[in-house]
Amino acid sequence: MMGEMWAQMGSVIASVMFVNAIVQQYLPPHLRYHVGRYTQKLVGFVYPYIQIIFDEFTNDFRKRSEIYSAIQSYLSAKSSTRAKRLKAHDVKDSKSLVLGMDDNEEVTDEFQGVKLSWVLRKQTANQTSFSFYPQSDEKKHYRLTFHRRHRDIITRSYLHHVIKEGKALLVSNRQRKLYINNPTQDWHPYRETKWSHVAFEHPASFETLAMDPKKKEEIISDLIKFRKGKEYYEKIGKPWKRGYLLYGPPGTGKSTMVAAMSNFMDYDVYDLELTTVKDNTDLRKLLIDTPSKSIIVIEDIDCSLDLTGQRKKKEKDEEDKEENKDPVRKMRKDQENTQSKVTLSGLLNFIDGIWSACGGERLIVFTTNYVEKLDPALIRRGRMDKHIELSYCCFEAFKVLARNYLDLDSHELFETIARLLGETNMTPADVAENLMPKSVRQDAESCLKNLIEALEAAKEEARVKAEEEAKSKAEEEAKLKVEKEEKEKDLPKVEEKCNGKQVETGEENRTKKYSQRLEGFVYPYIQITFDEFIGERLKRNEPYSSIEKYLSSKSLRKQSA
Ligand SMILES: Nc1ncnc2c1ncn2[C@@H]1O[C@H](COP(=O)(O)OP(=O)(O)OP(=O)(O)O)[C@@H](O)[C@H]1O
Ligand SMILES: [Mg+2]
Repeated sequence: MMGEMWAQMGSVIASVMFVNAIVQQYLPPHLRYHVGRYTQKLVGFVYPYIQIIFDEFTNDFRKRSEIYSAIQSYLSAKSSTRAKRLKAHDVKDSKSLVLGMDDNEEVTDEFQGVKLSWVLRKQTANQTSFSFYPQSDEKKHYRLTFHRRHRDIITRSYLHHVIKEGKALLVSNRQRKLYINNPTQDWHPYRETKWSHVAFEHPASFETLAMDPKKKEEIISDLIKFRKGKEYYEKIGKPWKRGYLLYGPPGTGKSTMVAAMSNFMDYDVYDLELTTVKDNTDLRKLLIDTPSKSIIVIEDIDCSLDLTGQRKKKEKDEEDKEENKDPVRKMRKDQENTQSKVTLSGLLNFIDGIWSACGGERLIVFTTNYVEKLDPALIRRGRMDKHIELSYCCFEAFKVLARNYLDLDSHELFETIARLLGETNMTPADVAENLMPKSVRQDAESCLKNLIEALEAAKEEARVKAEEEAKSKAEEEAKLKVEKEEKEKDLPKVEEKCNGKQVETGEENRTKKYSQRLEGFVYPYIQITFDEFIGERLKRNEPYSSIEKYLSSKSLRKQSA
């Protein structure tokens, strides 16, 4: 009986669909609308189910829908026991597999006695042209189907329950990831291609980070305050984000600290490589594509932008000339130039423009070896809220490294090391390298002795270097002094002053003298000029008046004669 009934219903639906298709094709548009409405009513009468679609991407920026991700993780828990065709997703810590439903697979669920079904649908648009991305026009969505009499339960309670559980599962199953932005030219409009990722597996932590314990505590409490600060940031009207500037010489632990921050906060790391971002618009798109609970890192920021906000042109003029000879190199450079239009103002907007608030709960970290080279606008408080200097290894930092590398809390050689660390500069990277046993037989004491030797060598090297520098400085100064004296001997001093201004000295004076001599030779006359007025107050010159009188009397005599 039941089977017959379903068969009949199926044929009715098929007929309605067929008629609808004919109507859509041949009826004028205004009639089509009415026919469509009645067809839907009719279908609703024989097919009392409601469907809700959840698309993978929600908007023009191709941002992955968080609801879609929550549903995915909720259903992956259900599908591992109920679906027949499964897909293995990320592997968390290489220990457990996360299983999800395969494309076009159906999973049923039950909530407060209501039965419903989920299907993962994949649509692939027909490819009309050749593409390097054969899968690029894929669109996925989850389709939820339930009886219309359960509409209230589903829309009011069930969906809320799915999203809440899904999000909780997302957090517990999450394998933290390290992202890197793809070069802009590799982006595709219909795919998530802006960032690529690998599993984040850096083991650094604040316990293993060698630095002044007070400073470390300060950073940890700052991070904790940030993590709990949602309401606080809302209250003060600021986007929930914080900027850290890590600066210091190479090998002092800047990158290690980023990894420690990520492990401490349980945030993903987005390593932003500015040189492959075409322009400010693409920079903004990358920002929009980063979710909350993430750390956006720009390493060596001083190498990415110069002080005026334009990209550094490392190539010199000679190199330009060479490129003109080599067409392939020139082409590559041209391509690079078209990619490098991110400006300082674009970066400033990225950090704290209106768009920076999208997503919330994000840390932005810059690292640099040369903090003094950075534009003050880039690192002012509010943009880079906390400036952290990572410096050469101090004794406290050494103790952390000794504990990490040698399981030592104290030793009689510590005193010598403390003294030497105070007398010379050595990065934690170098200290760590010296402390690391080079063979299974090497014991802690010999590692400490290694370090002492290295510190003494570094101290000696620094002394020799300082001496050489002082010597070359003294030589340079002596050379300059001799040059100056020779110049002074050679060139006459400032000769005279006229109205408080210096006139003609040295070389200028000599040239003039020769030209005057030459002039005197071919033109043996002397001229004296008497100006009518002197100075700025335009007072008449007395000699001029006398000469005028004298000459006028002369000319009168001449006339009368
Ligand atoms: N403060 C530190 N604590 C523990 N290990 C450190 C520290 N600083 C450096 N190291 C060790 O030295 C190595 C290099 O450190 P890291 O890459 O963090 O330096 P950096 O400051 O980022 O250098 P660069 O400026 O060249 O990028 C790391 O692998 C780490 O093991
Ligand atoms: Mg680094």
